[in-house]
Amino acid sequence: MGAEVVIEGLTKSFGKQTIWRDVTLTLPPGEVSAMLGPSGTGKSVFLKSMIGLLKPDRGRCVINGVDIVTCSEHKLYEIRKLFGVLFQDGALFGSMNLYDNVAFPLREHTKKSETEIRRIVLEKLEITGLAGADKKLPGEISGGMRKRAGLARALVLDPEIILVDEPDSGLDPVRTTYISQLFLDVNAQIDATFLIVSHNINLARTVPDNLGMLFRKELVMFGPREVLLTSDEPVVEQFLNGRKLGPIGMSEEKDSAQMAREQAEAAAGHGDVLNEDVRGVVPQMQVSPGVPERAGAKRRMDRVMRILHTLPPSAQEGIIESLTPEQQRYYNVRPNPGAFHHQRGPEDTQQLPPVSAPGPVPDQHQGQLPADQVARIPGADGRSPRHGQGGA
Ligand SMILES: Nc1ncnc2c1ncn2[C@@H]1O[C@H](COP(=O)(O)OP(=O)(O)OP(=O)(O)O)[C@@H](O)[C@H]1O
Repeated sequence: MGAEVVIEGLTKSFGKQTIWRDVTLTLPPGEVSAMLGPSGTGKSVFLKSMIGLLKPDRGRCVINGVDIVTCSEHKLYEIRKLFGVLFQDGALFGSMNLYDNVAFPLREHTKKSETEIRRIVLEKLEITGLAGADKKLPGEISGGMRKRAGLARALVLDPEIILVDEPDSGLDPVRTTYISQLFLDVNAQIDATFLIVSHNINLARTVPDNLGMLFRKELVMFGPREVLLTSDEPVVEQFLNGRKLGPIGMSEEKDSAQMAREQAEAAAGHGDVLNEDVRGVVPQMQVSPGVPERAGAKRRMDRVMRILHTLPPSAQEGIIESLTPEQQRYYNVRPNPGAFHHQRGPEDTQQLPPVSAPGPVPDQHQGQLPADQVARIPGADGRSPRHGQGGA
């Protein structure tokens, strides 16, 4: 299973410019999470801080018990081996063919024989749909193939955490869907923890298990996908609908005069052309036929059902409605618009760790759930139902 990443109070500035402050969230092991945010909000800086390429000013980023913000260079070097990183353009060496690009980390960081390296490289090229392209130079292949080659290279050291920076940049929507499918299929095969940084609304709505958003130097929210997809937080709603109307402007922040002007224009019929509200929980992309079920998705479902009572009512409804009837019976929940009924029976008590009684539902789920709720996933007992289409 992939590693858990626990981030607490992380803050990063360049000189006097604060990029983001007090970011607190947990990437659950083996789940796929995505971080959204308008351009320039510091998503790439966040990824670089997670692997220690940039040093945060304060806060913690704990992986396998090591805080990479304060650990020694030696420890950081060891922790970095857990990461596979897919940069926007694949970051391939232009003068090396794909085989040598993918083999590079193995030659640099391991003492494996060329025979063993060949086996691994060809396997990763196969997984990423590049079998037979090993002799090609990066300049001879499409942008989508370059990204897949970058992913193949990110996989060779058996990473526990995979970071992906804007996978859709330079790709058409169809190729973006293909690479997204590849992430889920790879996640199913190696159970690594994924964090994808993107502005792509379609990817955000259909691919990750968990979604977060950075805006105005803060983490607006982080939590199960259903929380952001049903949120009425203005910045989240505006972003997921790609609207002009809302707090996000041409530059990072809008002033109140511009907001008022745009609201008046919208009232006069000069608003966004595409103003259909796409709020709601759409089915999540599933793994390709023949690929094993995602262990991370199964663990996530147990985890989300344990914290269900802490989520906003609209997210609770979205989650329950996306369960199959079999799953609803298993978790002892039933769809009932406007109300939440989670009747925990003795059977549940044996399967799941004790949780506090349902209390007041917070307005926002800000990724600050107690770590024991977010992170401790119950072991598979072999009794869970299979995931249906769109399962939580
Ligand atoms: N090494 C650096 N030194 C100084 N400022 C930097 C450095 N790296 C990034 N920044 C600044 O940090 C801010 C956030 O940049 P970043 O690239 O992380 O944004 P982003 O959210 O990934 O944007 P985009 O979606 O457009 O890629 C920008 O203002 C950028 O100029």
